[in-house]
Amino acid sequence: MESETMVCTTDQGTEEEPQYTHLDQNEFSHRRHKKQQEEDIVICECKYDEHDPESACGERCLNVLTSTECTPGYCPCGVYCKNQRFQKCEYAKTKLFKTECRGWGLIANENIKAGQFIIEYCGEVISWKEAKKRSQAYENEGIRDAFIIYLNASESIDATVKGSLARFINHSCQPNCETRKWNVLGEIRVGIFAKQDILVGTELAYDYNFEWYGGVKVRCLCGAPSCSGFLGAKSRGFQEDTYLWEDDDERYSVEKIPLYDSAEDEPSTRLFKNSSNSEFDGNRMIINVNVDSEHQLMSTALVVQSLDSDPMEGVVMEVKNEVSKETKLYSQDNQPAFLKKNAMISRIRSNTACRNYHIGSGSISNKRSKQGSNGRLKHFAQKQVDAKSVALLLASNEAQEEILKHEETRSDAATHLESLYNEIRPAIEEHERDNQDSVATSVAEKWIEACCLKLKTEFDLYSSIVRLVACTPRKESSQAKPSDSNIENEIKLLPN
Ligand SMILES: C[S@@+](CC[C@H](N)C(=O)[O-])C[C@H]1O[C@@H](n2cnc3c(N)ncnc32)[C@H](O)[C@@H]1O
Repeated sequence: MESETMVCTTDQGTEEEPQYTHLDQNEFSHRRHKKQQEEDIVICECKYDEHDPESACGERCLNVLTSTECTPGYCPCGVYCKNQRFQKCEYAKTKLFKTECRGWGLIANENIKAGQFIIEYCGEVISWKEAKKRSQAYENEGIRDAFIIYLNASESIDATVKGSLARFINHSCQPNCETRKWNVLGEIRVGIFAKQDILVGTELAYDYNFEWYGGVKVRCLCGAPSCSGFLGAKSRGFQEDTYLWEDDDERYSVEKIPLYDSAEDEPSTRLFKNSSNSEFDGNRMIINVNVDSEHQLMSTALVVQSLDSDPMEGVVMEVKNEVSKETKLYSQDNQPAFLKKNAMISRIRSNTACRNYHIGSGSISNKRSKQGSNGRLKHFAQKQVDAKSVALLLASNEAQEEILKHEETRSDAATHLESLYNEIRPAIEEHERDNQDSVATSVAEKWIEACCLKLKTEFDLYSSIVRLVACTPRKESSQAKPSDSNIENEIKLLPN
């Protein structure tokens, strides 16, 4: 995206540079930097040939193909190895500039080639719990642009206070850059790469791929012809909220969407009056930044390898070379927090589905599964048989007991599953939408076991009902107790 396409481009004013501590590499506050074990080092098969510049770990290098940097001292190309770009900080020349309405931005200070590594997104590597805490604190402090990037299921990079220049790169719906994850000496690191040739003086931008979950809607000022209008406009949460849920198919008019314009200090209150308070009830806006990539990471050393499954809306999750995704969270606290400044958390992920971070109270999964916009309940097609009513229809005591026994077992299994859910709720909600792929394996196994058990008990109950209803005499209607009179020989269906 050329800078000319921006609605607001540059302001070459003399405003003071932003305050932050510059980092050239990630800082680890909650754990030690991993030390690569010798058995984890992958040695490529490249051979340096002075007549072929690509020979020393170019595009065909096995490590490059798996987005893994070569380990110094082990690469057969020695000092000629070109696959240590993160380690050697081989950044493109960039320059900080002040945009008119999107705060600071970064421009190319030299021509950059498509695919070129531009800069690493550095910051403090923190646990997701710490990320949650910090995001809340930033929000309370009125820090508007807090950048916490999702690194993997358990860690994030926070560049709010300390970071590299990458923290200043703005979002565009038609980006000229993308983020990719690389395995560097056993640690996953995030880089910004050029998606296309970029001319000197052009603003750098990548698609944050915001995922919206509620609260204020932030107007996107990227100015691209294909701009989706709002940060997160393409996300499921935003679309579900913007369309009426199911009774009809009217769109909310755009006038009803409360706006937050990043050019303004405070969110606009103009439209707030039109919207229901429920939009600001502590829900937060969660923003994903999708990171395009070329190939899937294949190295066994990569933690992101297992996270490459489900596609997310608006993002084609092709198997690509370097894998990453960013998530941003723009949060809005409880009333009257709408008037507060807002914190945004951005997270970078692997090339996987939309495992979004939910920071806030309550279960998004529950909220989202049960109700759409306006708090209306979604009607579920799935029903359960009312086993007790069925049992009462049957003449035989044994048949009744059998059904009631199965029903009890089913109910126990359901209760057990529910209590397990509470145990793993934080991990699930971190990733939203009942996505459990980042839950610890042992917990996931317990969960799967409990799900299977519940399904089995349901199967046993229903098969028993079918068999008994088909083969056992029914009670005469005169035999039915008064309290059974409403049964009227029907199998009742209960809402699930
Ligand atoms: C990762 S920061 C980018 C650097 C930021 N502009 C600064 O001054 O520090 C993200 C923030 O920049 C602003 N921003 C980035 N891209 C934007 C866009 N396309 N439209 C509106 N605001 C944007 C938003 O306020 C967002 O919180």
